[in-house]
Amino acid sequence: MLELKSISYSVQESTGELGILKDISLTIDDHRLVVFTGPNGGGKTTLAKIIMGLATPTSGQIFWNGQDITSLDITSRAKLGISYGFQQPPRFKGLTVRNLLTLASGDKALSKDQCCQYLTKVGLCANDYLDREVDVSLSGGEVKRIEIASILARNSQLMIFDEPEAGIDLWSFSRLTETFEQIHATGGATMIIISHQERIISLADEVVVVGDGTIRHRGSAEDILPKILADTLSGCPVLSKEVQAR
Ligand SMILES: Nc1ncnc2c1ncn2[C@@H]1O[C@H](COP(=O)(O)OP(=O)(O)OP(=O)(O)O)[C@@H](O)[C@H]1O
Repeated sequence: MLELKSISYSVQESTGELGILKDISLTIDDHRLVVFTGPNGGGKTTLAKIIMGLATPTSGQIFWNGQDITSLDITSRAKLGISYGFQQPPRFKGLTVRNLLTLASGDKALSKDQCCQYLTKVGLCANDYLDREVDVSLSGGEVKRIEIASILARNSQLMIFDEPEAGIDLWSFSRLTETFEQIHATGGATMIIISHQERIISLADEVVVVGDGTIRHRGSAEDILPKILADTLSGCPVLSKEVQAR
């Protein structure tokens, strides 16, 4: 179980302190699929980075399976079974896709078949990619899918995906959503997926709308989708009037 207790995060700007996350408390039970969504700049990625240990909260505590992990670094959290897929994944010159999957799985003897299984889950063919380097020669969508495959290979207890849909074509996106559904249906990892995609939001047990550094709404996809729409319209008076006039 993941517990966030009164998490705040602020940065020092020339004009003073800027609050990015404001007193966020949230509990996520095991095997749940939770989607963080909300407006750009609302604080979703910052919250995910705080869970992974890539950013340190200004105040508040994070508990993972009852253990206070607030002061643990990213490596220690990875060892405890937490993994994170970046919105814009890093590239690793000199490292092949097979090397990356082998490292991620922790199994030095990871077979081609196993690599193929992970790559298929993200819509890639092992024959085309296993010996490619994870460098700038890969497209944005390819590197994104390879990173997601490496998270699947890690087989973590908590998987955090930051906008997995970004830059991914429709066919691969469809394969990816099936993969998330499968992991969820088989009681696999707890998943936090940051997404703006209705299809992914609809898979969630719980949707958390993060806006302006706070949790604006929480609930089922059914309950939350109309609220998102209302929020969107209220931000644009012209559009609201037009819609009301229909
Ligand atoms: N180190 C920092 N210094 C200044 N501002 C920051 C810093 N880190 C984050 N921010 C700001 O905090 C806000 C939240 O950023 P964050 O990336 O968490 O948003 P997000 O909800 O993930 O957005 P998006 O949907 O666009 O990915 C943004 O306005 C961002 O510019």
